[in-house]
Amino acid sequence: MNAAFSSAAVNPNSTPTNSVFLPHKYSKTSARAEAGISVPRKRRDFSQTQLSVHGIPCTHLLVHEIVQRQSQKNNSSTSLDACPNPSSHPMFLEEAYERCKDICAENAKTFYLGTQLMTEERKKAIWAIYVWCRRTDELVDGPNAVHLTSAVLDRWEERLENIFNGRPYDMLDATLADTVHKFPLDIKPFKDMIEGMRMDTRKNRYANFQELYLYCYYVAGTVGLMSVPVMGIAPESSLSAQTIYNAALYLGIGNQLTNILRDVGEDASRGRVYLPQDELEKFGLCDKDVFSRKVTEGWREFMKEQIRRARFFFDLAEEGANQLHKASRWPVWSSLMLYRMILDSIEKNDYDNLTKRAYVGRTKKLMALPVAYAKALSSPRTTPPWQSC
Ligand SMILES: CC(C)=CCC/C(C)=C/CC/C(C)=C/CC/C(C)=C/[C@@H]1[C@@H](COP(=O)(O)OP(=O)(O)O)[C@]1(C)CC/C=C(\C)CC/C=C(\C)CCC=C(C)C
Ligand SMILES: [Mn+2]
Repeated sequence: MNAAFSSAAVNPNSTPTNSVFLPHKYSKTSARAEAGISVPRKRRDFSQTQLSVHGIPCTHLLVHEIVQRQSQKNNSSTSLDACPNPSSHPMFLEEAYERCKDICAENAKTFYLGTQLMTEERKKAIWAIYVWCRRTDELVDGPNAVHLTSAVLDRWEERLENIFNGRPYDMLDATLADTVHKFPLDIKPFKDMIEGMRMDTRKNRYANFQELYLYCYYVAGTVGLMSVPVMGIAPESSLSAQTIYNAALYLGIGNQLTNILRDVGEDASRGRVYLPQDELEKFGLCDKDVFSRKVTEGWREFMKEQIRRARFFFDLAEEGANQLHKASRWPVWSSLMLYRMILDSIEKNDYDNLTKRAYVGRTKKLMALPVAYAKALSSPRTTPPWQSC
């Protein structure tokens, strides 16, 4: 845990120069309190508002640093023609990207469908990132996870560095090497995801939401940070890049919190409880209640709070979705809406996520797609939310 905290991107001891933005619209006391999140009430300066959980500044994520490094890359004079990617034999790369496409299509149908409206270069890049994330997760959760040692993760990190230095190890790594060559991606979110996997191997209880949030940032918030440089920010957007990156990060957090709530029963059978221990206690619950799989009134009330918090993060993410490049908005809205529907499904199961797995049927999923599309059509806000009310 301490090693995890020492990461430069998530360092609670660093000066919170970045401030995680919370739109005024969401600063209603009830919503914040229910989500266990507080924001200084009188501050209206968007850039000064800091998110905190239970009074503790919860994200000292130096998203700011990542944004800066990525925009520097964006503005750099290196042109693709002037500096061809050394690992890129066109035929070889085409085949490798095809493989990424198949992996994405097989394992993440919604993400895959969402990429269909994106430009050729962007969709290939998202598939490459998807595959790298999936492979990273497989190290901890896949069939060979029993053989996982810290050396394996160290080696995976070394391979990542080689990818960023243009020296990929295999054909799938080559697609990511090509992607980081074409888009202004920073290595930090990728390294942080590996750190999240390390955390998962060392830790199976989370004392409070702050600890859980950190885990969610590592394994999912990072995906948002990796995706924005590929998806692109709308040229007409008037929000700061950092605000948009924060929204992307919140989508990852909301997704992961939802994953966790859906999988409570399944995780319990592996001896894992990804729920804040202090909040369980507040509802008179403990690990034993999770393992006994009895859905009591206390459990239902506890779950209501957890669901409310996940929805809160989706609401925050919504602010950023239409700030992305037009062609990238639909996949983001689709994933946001479909994940939200998992929360609805937990409610429909009367909060039984101990013996049942929340499921969203195919028809419901299909019906959400045109709605997501319509949402993606609206123009990005030109005035920040706190000025429009
Ligand atoms: C401004 C704004 C709102 C921008 C949007 C930015 C954006 C595209 C954010 C995407 C966020 C996202 C999809 C996060 C994924 C979170 C996730 C599901 C993480 C999973 C971690 C581990 O969980 P666990 O082990 O509990 O779960 P499993 O049982 O194993 O499923 C992950 C598995 C980590 C690995 C993540 C992936 C494999 C997904 C990577 C996805 C992409 C790169 C595609 C994102 C793009 C689209 C089209 C939405
Ligand atoms: Mn996993």
